[in-house]
Amino acid sequence: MPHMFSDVRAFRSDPLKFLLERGNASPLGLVPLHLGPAPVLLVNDPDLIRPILKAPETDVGKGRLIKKLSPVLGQSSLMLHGDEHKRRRAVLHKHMAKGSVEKYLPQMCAEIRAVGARLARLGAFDPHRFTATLALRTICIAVFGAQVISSGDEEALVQAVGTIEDDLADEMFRVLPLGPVSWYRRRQNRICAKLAMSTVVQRLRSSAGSTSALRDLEALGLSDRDLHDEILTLLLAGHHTTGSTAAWVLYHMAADPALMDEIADEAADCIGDDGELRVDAVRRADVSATLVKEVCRLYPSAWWFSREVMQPASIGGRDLKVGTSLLLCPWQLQRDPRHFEDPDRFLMTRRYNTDAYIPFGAGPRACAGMGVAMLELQLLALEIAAAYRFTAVSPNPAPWPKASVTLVPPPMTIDIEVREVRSRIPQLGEEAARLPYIPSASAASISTLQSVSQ
Ligand code: HEM
Repeated sequence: MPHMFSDVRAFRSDPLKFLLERGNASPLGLVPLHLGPAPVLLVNDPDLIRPILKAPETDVGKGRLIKKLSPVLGQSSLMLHGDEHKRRRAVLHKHMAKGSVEKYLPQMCAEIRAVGARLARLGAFDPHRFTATLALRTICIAVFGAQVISSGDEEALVQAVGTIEDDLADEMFRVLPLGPVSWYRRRQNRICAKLAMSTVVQRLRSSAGSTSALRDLEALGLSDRDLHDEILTLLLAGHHTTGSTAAWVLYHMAADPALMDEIADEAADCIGDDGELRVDAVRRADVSATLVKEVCRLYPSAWWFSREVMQPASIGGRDLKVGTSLLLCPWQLQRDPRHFEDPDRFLMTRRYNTDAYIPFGAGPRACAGMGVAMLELQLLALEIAAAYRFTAVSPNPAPWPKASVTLVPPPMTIDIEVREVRSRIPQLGEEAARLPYIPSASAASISTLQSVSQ
């Protein structure tokens, strides 16, 4: 009979390996994990996912874990429930759902091109060093409107969000309470970081677009504090999640040059007469969309999340006590051979219409920023493949991710060179074949030209 802590050592030494092995080796259902006095069950049966995630929050709620985060995140849509949660979600949905966020496509592309220019100048780069900041800037576009954050404010935000993320990571995995000195130091750091972030947000507020998400959040009558907590939550929820996934997107293009060429062709087909990607064509761009879906399957950056039983319930044939934690682990489900054949292989021919595929969760608490993230990742693939070629990648084969709050890519290096103009790009004559492909005459493109010619 295993004792209540018998899985702690294996879990702590390699949680990804532990959850994968335990979930894949157990019959489908609720798998008991012995991680402490409170009962924890890993949900490895896709048929139980939706009943759990769609249950009323009074029966199965976010529970203890989310309460741990409230000193950091305050009263934001991640923490709230009931009518106030619905009001906030409605605003986020209006601005961040797939169809709505497309209005920012030109700005998102310009941000990506600016990153591409920097990478080309370096010649070789570690993707995660650039993609996390790109994700932060994209969220600013989605929240404040088309305006671009200054580099000084960006740096301040990156530092502040980084401090709070470290704090959150420690809070989530902490078993024993902090000592008084560490607790005090932690609190002071957090206060400073939140203050720095509030200063930047206040500045961005004064110039945010009149139809931006920020204006609609203001119209809900939130206090400054609640509004800033809401924005901090969006920055935290979307920063390393999208940033890590974006690094894997670049990695898999680098590991498969034929795929990258195919996406370059797809990008050429999506470009309008003005040299910009066209929204309607991007919606039909299957290769880049499939790349993003497959990367989200192999490396679901929110690799686990949980629920807690709030009322005695019967789920999966078991009677569950109040306080039981249900662990939902996209990392395990999406690498279980019962749901995906040859699950560790990167394959572009899969189908994702199964309840075992939940990189963005499901039900009323599914990711509010999925539209932003999916569009950003697809545009990243299209814009970068259109303008550049990756000539080498290491390590290869793909390394094992590191388990933190998100699934962090380990250090990797990609060599990059400018791609020559491809024949399918409209309006460019023969003589253009000697030039790198520049998608549009925006400031970012000009900086691409300048940097590659230096
Ligand atoms: C690849 C990138 C992303 C992944 C994999 C991801 C994944 C997830 C998952 C699995 C959840 C549900 C957690 C649960 O049910 O407990 C979630 C919730 C959430 N995500 Fe994301 N996310 C990503 C990007 C973003 C972005 C870009 C934003 C904001 C701009 C965002 C904002 C949120 C918010 C606000 C919630 C809470 C929703 C609620 O409780 O109503 N996420 N995310």
